[in-house]
Amino acid sequence: MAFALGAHFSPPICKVGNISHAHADDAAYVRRAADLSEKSAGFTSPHPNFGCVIATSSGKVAGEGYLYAQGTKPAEVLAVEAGGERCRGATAYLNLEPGDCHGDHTAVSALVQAGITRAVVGIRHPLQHLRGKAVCALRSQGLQVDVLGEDLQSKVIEEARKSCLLVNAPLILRACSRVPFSVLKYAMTLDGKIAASSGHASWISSKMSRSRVFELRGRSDAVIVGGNTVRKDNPRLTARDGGGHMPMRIVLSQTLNLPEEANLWDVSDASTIVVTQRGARRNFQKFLASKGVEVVEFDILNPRDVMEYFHDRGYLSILWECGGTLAASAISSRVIHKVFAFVAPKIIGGKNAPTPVGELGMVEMSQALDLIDICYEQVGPDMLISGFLQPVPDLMPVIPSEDETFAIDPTVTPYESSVISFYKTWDPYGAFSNFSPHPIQMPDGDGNYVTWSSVEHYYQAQKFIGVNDPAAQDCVEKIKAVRSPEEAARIGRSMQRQYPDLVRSDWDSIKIDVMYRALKCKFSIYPHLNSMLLSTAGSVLVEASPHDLFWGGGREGEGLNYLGRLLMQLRSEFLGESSTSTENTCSAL
Ligand SMILES: NC(=O)C1=CN([C@@H]2O[C@H](COP(=O)(O)OP(=O)(O)OC[C@H]3O[C@@H](n4cnc5c(N)ncnc54)[C@H](OP(=O)(O)O)[C@@H]3O)[C@@H](O)[C@H]2O)C=CC1
Ligand SMILES: Nc1c(N[C@@H]2O[C@H](COP(=O)(O)O)[C@@H](O)[C@H]2O)[nH]c(=O)[nH]c1=O
Repeated sequence: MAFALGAHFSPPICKVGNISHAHADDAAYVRRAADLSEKSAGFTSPHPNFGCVIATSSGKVAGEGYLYAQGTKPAEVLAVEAGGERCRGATAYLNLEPGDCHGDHTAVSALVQAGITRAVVGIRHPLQHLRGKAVCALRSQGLQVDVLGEDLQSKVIEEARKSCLLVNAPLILRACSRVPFSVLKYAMTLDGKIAASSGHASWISSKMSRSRVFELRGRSDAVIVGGNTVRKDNPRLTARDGGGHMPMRIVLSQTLNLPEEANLWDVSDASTIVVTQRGARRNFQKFLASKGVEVVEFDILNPRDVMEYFHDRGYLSILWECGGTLAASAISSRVIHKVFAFVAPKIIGGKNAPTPVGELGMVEMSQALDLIDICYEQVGPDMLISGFLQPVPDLMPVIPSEDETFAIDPTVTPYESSVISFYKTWDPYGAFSNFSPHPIQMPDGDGNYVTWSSVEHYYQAQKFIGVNDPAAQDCVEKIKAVRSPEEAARIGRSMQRQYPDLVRSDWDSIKIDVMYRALKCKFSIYPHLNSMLLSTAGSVLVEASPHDLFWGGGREGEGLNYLGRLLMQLRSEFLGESSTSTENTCSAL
C-alpha cells in the first residue's frame, strides 16, 4: 500500500514565503468562523457551535454559514451553497472539525463536491468517537487540511485557536468532565450581598443587567435554583422575550418543603423539573405531577450526581441562579465551570444578609479559587465580571485515531490495535525513547559524519545550527559535550525559551524531519533496536510523556504523540510496506 511519507508531518505554511501574512489571514478567517458559529445562541437549544467561511485564493469571502440548530443544514453546506462556483479551488475555514459520523458525511461531502482544495480547522472535534474522523476523510479526498496548533503554529494562530476553544467551551468541558457546562450567575451589591437580611432581593442589578440574564437563560438548556430561592423569590426563570429558546427550570430541594403556589408550577411557558431526595413528601410529589411538573428522586441529593444525570439526558449548558447555600455545594462538587457576577453600585449591609457563595471550608486566602480568562464589562450602572473556574482544556488530538494510524502504518489494524507505551529508558520499550543511550552519527553541513551521544543530543543541538551568532554555536558545542540526554534537553529547552533569537528561524517546519532522520539512523544501525521496533508491528506506539504534548501522548491521550507516529512510520518503512525511499542519512558506527 502506498502512502505519502510526511503527509501528516510537514507544516505546509512554513514552506512558503510570507508566513506571517499567511498566518494572519488564516487566523482571521478562522476567528470569523468562530464568531459566526455563535449566531444562533439564544434562539435555539444549545448545540455545538459550527461556523464555516469560504475564502477564494484572492482572499475574498465566497460564502459562509453557521449551524442554526441541531438537525438543520450543516454550516459547511450553507457556506458552499452561498459560494456556488466561487468555491472551486477555495479554502474553507472551520472553527470546529465537522461532527460527521455513523455514515453521515454531509459536511465533508459538501466541501469536496464544491471543489474546495484546502480546509483550515480551528480545533478537532472534542468527542472521542468523532475526533479526527472528518480531518482524515477530507485528507483522503485529496484536500490539504491544516489544523491550528498542529499544522499551523504561531502567535496569531494560537489566538485564533483560543477563540475556537472558547466558542465551544461548553462542548469541550462537557466532553472532558462528563457533566453539562455549568455557569453560576449572581447579582450582588458592592458590599457583597445577594439579598437584604430579610431575604428580599428584587432588585439588586439594573434592568439592563437583568435583560442580559434573560439572554444567558436563552443560551442554556436549564436554569437551576435551590428550594430556598423558590420560597423567598417565587421566581419565573424564563428567558422572557418570547420566540427564542426557553430553558428547562430545575429546582433542587431535599425537603420538598415548597409552596403550593409558585410561578414555577405553571408550566405553560416553560417546563419544570423538581429534583429531590428519594421518598420526600410523596403527596407533594403527586401534587407537582398533577401540575405537569416532573419529579426526579435521588438517593442522596448532591450536585455532581444531579449533573451527571442531566449530562446523560443530553444537557449541554446549565445556568445556576441559586443562592449561596447551593452555590457552595455545587462549587465544592466541582461542577461549576464559569461564573457571571453582576456587581451593582449599592450597599445594603446586614450581618446576616446572604452572600453569593456559602461555606467552602477554606481558611486561608491562598486557598481562594482564581478565575481564568476574566472579562470585565459595564452593563448599565453595574459591572459584570465573568471568568472560568476551570480552564477550558487545551484539546489536542488523542494518540492518532485508528484511521490516522492506519494511514501512517498499514500494519495497524483499525479497531483491533493494542497500544505500546514507552517513556523512561528503563521501561520495557524504553529503547524507543530519545534519551536511550544509543549514539548516532549524522552528517553535518559539509557532509562529514559527526557522532552524537543520543538522538536527544542531536535533536536539541539542531535548534541552533546555522545561526550566525557565536552564542548559538556555543550552544551546539555545549549540548554536544554534555554527558546525559537530560542535560542536552535541559540546555536546549532553556536556551530556546530564554533566547528565542538563537533558534533557527525554520525550526518549527524542520523539527519533525530532524527527528525522523535521527530516528532512522538509530534504528538502522542497531540491529537489536531494529528487531525490537519490528516486533511491535500491529501496535500503536505512544510516547507516554505527560509533559510533552507535541512529541508525547500526554497524560490523558491529549498529546500529539509525534514520536510514536514517527516510530510507526519507520517501522512500516522497515517492514518494506512503504513505497517511499529516502537517501541514506547516517553512517554505521
Ligand atoms: N441576587 C441573586 O443573584 C440571588 C439571590 N438569591 C437570594 O438568596 C437567598 C436564598 O439563598 P439560599 O438559601 O442560599 O438559597 P439556595 O437557592 O441556595 O437554596 C438552598 C436550598 O437548596 C436545596 N438544596 C438541594 N440540594 C442541596 C445541596 N446539595 N446543598 C445545598 N442546598 C441544597 C435545599 O432546599 P430545601 O431546603 O428545599 O431542601 C437548600 O435549602 C434568597 O434571599 C434569595 O432572594 C437567590 C438567588 C440569586
Ligand atoms: N435578585 C436578582 C436576581 N435574582 C435571581 O433571579 C431570579 C428571579 O428571576 P425572575 O423571576 O425570572 O425575574 C431569582 O430567583 C434569583 O435566582 N437576578 C438578577 O439578575 N438580579 C437581581 O437583582
